[in-house]
Amino acid sequence: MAVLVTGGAGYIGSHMVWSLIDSGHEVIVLDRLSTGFRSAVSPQATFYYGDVGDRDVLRQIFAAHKIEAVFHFAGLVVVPDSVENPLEYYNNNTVKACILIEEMVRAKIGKFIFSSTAAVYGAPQSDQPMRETDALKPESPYGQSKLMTELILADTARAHPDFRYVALRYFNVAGAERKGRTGQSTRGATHLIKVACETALGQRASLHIYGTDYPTPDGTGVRDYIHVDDLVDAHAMALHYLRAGEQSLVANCGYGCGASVLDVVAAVERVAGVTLPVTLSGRRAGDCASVIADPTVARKKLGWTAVHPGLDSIIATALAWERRRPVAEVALLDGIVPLLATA
Ligand SMILES: NC(=O)c1ccc[n+]([C@@H]2O[C@H](COP(=O)([O-])OP(=O)(O)OC[C@H]3O[C@@H](n4cnc5c(N)ncnc54)[C@H](O)[C@@H]3O)[C@@H](O)[C@H]2O)c1
Ligand SMILES: O=c1ccn([C@@H]2O[C@H](COP(=O)(O)OP(=O)(O)O[C@H]3O[C@H](CO)[C@H](O)[C@H](O)[C@H]3O)[C@@H](O)[C@H]2O)c(=O)[nH]1
Repeated sequence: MAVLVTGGAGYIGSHMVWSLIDSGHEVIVLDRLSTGFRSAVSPQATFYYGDVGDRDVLRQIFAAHKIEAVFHFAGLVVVPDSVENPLEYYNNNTVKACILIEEMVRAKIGKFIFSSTAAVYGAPQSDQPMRETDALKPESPYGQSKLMTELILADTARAHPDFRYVALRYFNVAGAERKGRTGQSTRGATHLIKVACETALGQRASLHIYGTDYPTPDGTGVRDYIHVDDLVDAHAMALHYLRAGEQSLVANCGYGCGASVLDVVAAVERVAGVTLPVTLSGRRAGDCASVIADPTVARKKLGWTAVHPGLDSIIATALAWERRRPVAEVALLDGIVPLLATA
């Protein structure tokens, strides 16, 4: 049996692929390389260049491989971009997810692990941290697009008992694989830790701090940053959970503690040994003041615990990846790593 990883050429998906390969899985990747990189995909995976909303490609993959489970990472991820381009987000994150789910039901593939997000909660209605049972009031089209997919999953699982899923609501994912084989290569990245690391290495002139008047201890936005390796472990545990015959589940993936933008700046300065040039800017569209996870459900139901908590550990791996990324790109140009999509 094989597993399909959509978006396996992207940041988190490429980490998942390596982890699945390490644990002996046959891995199939489907990615249209809109933000991902062919070079990020383990050479041991079978790569399909295509769109997750393309029924012909899905049927071809499901016919060619005996797929046991689908990890669905393919999606658009930038909150402010979703405010500008809502239809693109609803189309890619909701409509195409619906097509994938429909094709899975048709092909009798019954295990689905979904990349959901803390953005489904919106601004906290009560005290932090966020629990899965809290009100769902997304503040951005991005959050709405993911919430709608969660609703589609719940209804599908109700109607088709052989279809079960785990929706993992990621909080802020950062860092790079500790083994150093992959990391975040996103062009024009907007995620704070990546941008801060690029600034520390002189690749950007300055880090903009978006909003200093939030109702948080230091006025800047607070988030629950989680190491990508820990997040990937949660996915592996979700697959075990579904294999054990358990019921569909929605679970937060975060550490349960928050760091402000200024905390991140201080940590990058500490780990990189430089002073970051910063620019104080206004709030960014769609942003919430503070988002922190209650990870109890993931711990109790999946047996998931964090192995790499702490900002410094996250930032050290992110910086290490940023430093070696140009070398990896030169290796690509030399043809050491396959560059072109197979189709
Ligand atoms: N990075 C985070 O902090 C974060 C937080 C919460 C949720 N998520 C979710 O995790 C998933 C992965 O995020 P990421 O940070 O790795 O982003 P990413 O942009 O690095 O990866 C997404 C991958 O999906 C591919 N893709 C996009 N649309 C596609 C389509 N229609 N067909 C085929 N391939 C397609 C892209 O080419 C890319 O390789 C997304 O669904 C995102 O919403 C990410
Ligand atoms: O250059 C930057 C980038 C970000 N920020 C601030 O840093 C915090 C984190 O911003 P990110 O862009 O890193 O991440 P978001 O919180 O906007 O969004 C991320 O986390 C969300 C859940 O909290 C969703 O999961 C989403 O997919 C994912 O991109 C926010 O307060 C933001 O305003 C800055 O000050 N400067």
